[in-house]
Amino acid sequence: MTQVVIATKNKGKAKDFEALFGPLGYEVVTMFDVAPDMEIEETGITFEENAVLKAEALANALGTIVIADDSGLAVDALNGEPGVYSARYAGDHDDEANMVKLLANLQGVEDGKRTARFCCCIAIAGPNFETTTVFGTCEGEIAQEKRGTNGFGYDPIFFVPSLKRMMAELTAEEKGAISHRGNAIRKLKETLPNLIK
Ligand SMILES: O=P(O)(O)OP(=O)(O)OP(=O)(O)OC[C@H]1O[C@@H](n2cnc3c(O)ncnc32)[C@H](O)[C@@H]1O
Ligand SMILES: [Mg+2]
Repeated sequence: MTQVVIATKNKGKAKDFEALFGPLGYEVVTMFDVAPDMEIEETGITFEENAVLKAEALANALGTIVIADDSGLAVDALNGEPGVYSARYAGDHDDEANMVKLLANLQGVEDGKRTARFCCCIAIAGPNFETTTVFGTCEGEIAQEKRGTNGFGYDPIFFVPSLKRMMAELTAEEKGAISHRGNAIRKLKETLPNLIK
């Protein structure tokens, strides 16, 4: 089995990647396995900048090919917020507090006007290799309240109209089939067919 190294310290994100890469025959390795003490500051102002920054930092440290994902939720009624700052929306990286803040900021916004999308930029970097980025999105609506216990982050308040279920009510495999992360990985396979098989 070949390993794929992901520059992440988010266990939920790592699970998403396991569901996507497992069927392709890859074992997912994260920073918890290869660089637990390394902190990468996300100083970029776009998903792409941060994805590149994370992939290149870990690739340089390890001397191997590394994938990173910078992602977030863009809510139309909030002019695209929380966007790149999704992880830190309520201050600390606290999924629960982030959802509470988002629901509060959307109070009074009626159904039909609560459209949003998850965005994901994946960067792949490594020695003797030009850093490459791909994007994926997933359209949905912010529900009035939380439902479901799967996934991570904003999944319990993200309604997927095509499946009539919350993202947090999907298995990791079901989520991967429609998610921003899954769509980005499918683009990555198309873009670099010799690297990701
Ligand atoms: O940087 P790493 O270590 O990978 O982990 P992170 O959680 O900080 O990841 P990001 O910087 O990319 O921030 C993404 C945030 O956007 C949200 N998010 C991204 N993808 C999501 C998904 O599939 N489901 C729910 N929320 C998601 C969630 O709040 C994440 O913390
Ligand atoms: Mg982060």
